[in-house]
Amino acid sequence: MKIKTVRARVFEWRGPTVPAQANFCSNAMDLLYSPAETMSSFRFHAWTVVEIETDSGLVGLGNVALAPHIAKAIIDQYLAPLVIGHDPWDYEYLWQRMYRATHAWGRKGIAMAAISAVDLAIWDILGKSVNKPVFKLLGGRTKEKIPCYYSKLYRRNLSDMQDEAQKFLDQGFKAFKMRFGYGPAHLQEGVRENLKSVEALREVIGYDNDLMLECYMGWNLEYAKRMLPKLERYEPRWLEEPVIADDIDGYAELNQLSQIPISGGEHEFGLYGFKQLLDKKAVSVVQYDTNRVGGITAAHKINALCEAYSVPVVPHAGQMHNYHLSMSTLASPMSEYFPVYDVEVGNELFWYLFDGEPIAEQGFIQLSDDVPGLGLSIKQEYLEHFHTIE
Ligand SMILES: O=C(O)[C@H](O)[C@H](O)[C@@H](O)CO
Ligand SMILES: [Mg+2]
Repeated sequence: MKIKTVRARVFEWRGPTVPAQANFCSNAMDLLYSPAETMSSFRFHAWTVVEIETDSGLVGLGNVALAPHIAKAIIDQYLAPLVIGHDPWDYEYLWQRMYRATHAWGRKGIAMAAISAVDLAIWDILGKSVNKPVFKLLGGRTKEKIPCYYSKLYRRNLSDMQDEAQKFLDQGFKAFKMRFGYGPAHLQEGVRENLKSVEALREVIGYDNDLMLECYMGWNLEYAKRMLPKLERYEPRWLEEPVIADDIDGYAELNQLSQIPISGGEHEFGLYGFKQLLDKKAVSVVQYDTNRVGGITAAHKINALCEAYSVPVVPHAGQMHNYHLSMSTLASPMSEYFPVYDVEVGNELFWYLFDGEPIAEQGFIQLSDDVPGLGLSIKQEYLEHFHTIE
């Protein structure tokens, strides 16, 4: 079997969206405080889908959400010529070919995200070619079903946040991730507001359910050090990405500082990136995303690394590509779950792009033993809402 064509298309959402709100989620732009800018950097309403076709007629599907237009250009100009004509079963060789050929300017960020999309499509082909789901090629089923945590709860009116939590508590979720809306630029008033949202959610979900706290890199080290002792009494399961992804020593310092586990890795790339995080004990929970980190070829290796370091993997994003990785390793106790929702941040777009994404039931995700490959196809229902760039 040989790869015949690689097609990368950008799907830009032109359908209805939920308007941006200030203080919705802290993020790295907050330190340059200007409300219009900070929220504009936080919406991503396009996605690149890669379809790889083989000479045997199989089509594999991959996707990348980070900077999708640039990812497409990298795939078209650099990656496609490196894989066309090759056997997809030589996936490690092909991965190294893409990684090493782009190394001078790639390694991390969008180049690795583009490699991830191609790698995902290759693994989809592998599964389809032997009529097995991808997780069966990685180690198979390690759990009956995957526990998942409800991930939304962006900062807004506290009683709306409470209603949202209650609704999904009633649906059987046992773990919830909320977003802080405030950071250093919002001074002491922002500290109070942040604590209020944690308190409001604990009121609803109690202390027998898990609460995860997301900063999305919107704090700095000094602010995080101030917040950690105040958060301890709320018993968070973890504090996520308190500082920018490059401040690995900052993560390590925070992770030693309190009982609260620090999580990260959503903006880290490749095997070496995670080795560094683990060597420095910078994170107690690893959150790579398979469509950023280097695809399944890289994520599978990182799972093994995390197993050896006894650090749990809870991948970023409740998307199918990550579920296959969580299902196939004991290193991953749980997955993230983005609920089906109107297009807001952009995280929701995959629900409009793909058929086959599993819907959580009673806080669990199930993968079928009988659906080959990754189990996704392009959804027809919403295509008219997308502007497509070939
Ligand atoms: O962990 C997450 O789910 C991410 O950080 C989200 O993708 C981002 O939207 C922040 O809420
Ligand atoms: Mg996150």
